[in-house]
Amino acid sequence: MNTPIAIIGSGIAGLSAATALTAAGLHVQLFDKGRGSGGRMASKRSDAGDLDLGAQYFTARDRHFVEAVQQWQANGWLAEWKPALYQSQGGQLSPSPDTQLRFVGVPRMSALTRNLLGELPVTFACRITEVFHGEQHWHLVDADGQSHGPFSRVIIAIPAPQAAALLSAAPKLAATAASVAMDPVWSVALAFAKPLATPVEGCFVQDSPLDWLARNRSKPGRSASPDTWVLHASSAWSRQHLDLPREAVIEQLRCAFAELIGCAVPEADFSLAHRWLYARPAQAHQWGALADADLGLYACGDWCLSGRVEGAWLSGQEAARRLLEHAV
Ligand SMILES: Cc1cc2nc3c(=O)[nH]c(=O)nc-3n(C[C@H](O)[C@H](O)[C@H](O)COP(=O)(O)OP(=O)(O)OC[C@H]3O[C@@H](n4cnc5c(N)ncnc54)[C@H](O)[C@@H]3O)c2cc1C
Ligand SMILES: NC(=O)C1=CC=CN([C@@H]2O[C@H](COP(=O)(O)OP(=O)(O)OC[C@H]3O[C@@H](n4cnc5c(N)ncnc54)[C@H](O)[C@@H]3O)[C@@H](O)[C@H]2O)C1
Repeated sequence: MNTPIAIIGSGIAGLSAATALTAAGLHVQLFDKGRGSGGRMASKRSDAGDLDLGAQYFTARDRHFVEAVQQWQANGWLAEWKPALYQSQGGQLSPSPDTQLRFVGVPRMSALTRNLLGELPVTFACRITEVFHGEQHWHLVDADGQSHGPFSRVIIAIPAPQAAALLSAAPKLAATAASVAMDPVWSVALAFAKPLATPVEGCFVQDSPLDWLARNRSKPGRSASPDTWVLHASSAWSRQHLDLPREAVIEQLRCAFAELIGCAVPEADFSLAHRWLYARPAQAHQWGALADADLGLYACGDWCLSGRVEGAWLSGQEAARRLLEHAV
């Protein structure tokens, strides 16, 4: 087991597996096509400050995840977010407080995955296109045709449709991953130099192109100015408008926001749109992780459990557990 384990994807699932395997004394090597870690928990640096365009917050229900969250909170990587919560139904905005604990990375969502990554070896800007087994070991090929390896095992921790393409060495796992539908989400950020005159800090939305909106400055550790909002379109709207130009997406979602927020919404001083093609699995599963332990090939991610941060972390733990179980 001196030969390292390759982990493709440095989102929360890949990092969960990486930290568990490292804690067990194994060597890992991470690869990510992005320029940084975090995947759908990444935050974008912009002229309006850091923006959480993907995961907005997360909850913790599983006992093991609760323990991990408590540790991360003690490390100062996370804080509780207590927004003034609203809901909008049929165009009616109303307060919707609850007692649910919600957490965010501080000072930005990506702080959690950056801290979990720590000094672990990672190769960024490296899109893996092929995973194959040679005579003895696993090898990876990236989009530039460069080979990486040898590796004793491979964990694929990327969204299901992308994972399916890398799982050809294990056709059953590939077929399972290919059966998972993932829904898209358009995410828009709007920043206003003058704060909007509303008490809303987070809102669950129905009967609108939007399904969620959040006020960035209500999250701990964020700067108060400008007044930046993140809007998420529903998956249905996002699918219907998948190829709409970014400017049109921004304008349509800005109008939907202005209609429901109940105060004057001027032209934004800054705006951007990001399309998440594989934002969330269309339904939850109970797989934990996918494994062909004899081959040494594993797959994990939110799509193996629930389409949430908690599900992704638990899936990474399960992939590591199954690998370790077979390694001893
Ligand atoms: C808009 C949006 C809002 C959300 N809101 C919430 C929320 O409020 N609460 C919540 O709990 N969850 C939320 N989620 C879901 C949550 O973000 C995900 O469940 C979780 O982050 C998934 O983690 P993951 O590690 O499984 O996958 P990802 O985060 O997608 O990580 C996969 C990584 O693999 C990399 N990768 C992909 N293909 C390759 C390849 N071929 N080679 C190399 N690297 C590759 C990617 O760059 C990425 O970094 C939201 C998601 C989105 C998109
Ligand atoms: N937009 C996307 O692409 C998403 C992809 C994946 C998950 N997404 C959202 O994440 C949150 C997290 O879900 P959760 O951890 O179960 O959180 P929750 O706060 O318990 O919300 C779940 C669901 O319940 C409804 N709801 C909860 N609290 C309230 C409230 N006070 N008032 C009204 N409605 C409430 C609401 O429908 C929540 O969605 C979750 O939002 C996923 O949609 C986004």
